[in-house]
Amino acid sequence: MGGYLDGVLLDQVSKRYGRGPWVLRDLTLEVTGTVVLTGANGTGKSTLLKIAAGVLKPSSGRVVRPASVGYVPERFPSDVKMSASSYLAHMGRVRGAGANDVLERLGFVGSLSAPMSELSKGNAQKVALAQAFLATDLLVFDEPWTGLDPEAAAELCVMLEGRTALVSDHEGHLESATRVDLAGGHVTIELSRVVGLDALEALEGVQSVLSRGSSARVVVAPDRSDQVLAEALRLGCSVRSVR
Ligand SMILES: Nc1ncnc2c1ncn2[C@@H]1O[C@H](COP(=O)(O)OP(=O)(O)OP(=O)(O)O)[C@@H](O)[C@H]1O
Repeated sequence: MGGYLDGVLLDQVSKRYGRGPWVLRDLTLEVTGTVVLTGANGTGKSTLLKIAAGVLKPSSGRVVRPASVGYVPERFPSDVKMSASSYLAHMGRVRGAGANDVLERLGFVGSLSAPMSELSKGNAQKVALAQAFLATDLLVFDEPWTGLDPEAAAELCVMLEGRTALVSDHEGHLESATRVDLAGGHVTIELSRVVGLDALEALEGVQSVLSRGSSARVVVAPDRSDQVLAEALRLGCSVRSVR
């Protein structure tokens, strides 16, 4: 279980709502650094982010996350009567952190003392971000650029640099981050007698590598699975299954 204190590990996570169709199926993903989630509407990005943040339980599978997780939901509740200053002071106490400069950096110009339900969409989003940035280990952001003006949007990109974060991003704000495309699906390759773990991790199309002893589970984009398999064999690994 160790080794994920700063990031999050989703291990064979599946999710369906009630008896509905499977939204996520056997998804394994390890987040260290910044990972951007992409995929068409309805492919399960928000569902995955809620599971990573711990606000939704998976139907099956395992999630290992650090203690301090900051979450920005797709829609910040619009009916909150509390003022932004009271809310952020409360969240600061919960987090054991002092006031932060996020609102200022994002150019918040709304009223700190009025009910948050009266804030503009963009200013409410800045409050949502301010509470989430109080977290120290992992950031889970669902379309965090929603409603932000261009200056704030650019500043948010800077603020995410060097953080461990799982972020959905329709508009391509974080061009250099690792991308995981939910619509594209994935292929899971189980290996034994694993050698050259670093070389496998570095291969194009590899989304995550979960190693246990001399075995490893490698999750790969479907269009790169043949190349990854060939490289694993070339390195001397044994392939136990591909699915
Ligand atoms: N609370 C819920 N109850 C039932 N079905 C749900 C619920 N939340 C999401 N779904 C279904 O799960 C699927 C994935 O939804 P989700 O919101 O995770 O997708 P998304 O990729 O974030 O979509 P978008 O890009 O439109 O925000 C959809 O078919 C949706 O209807």
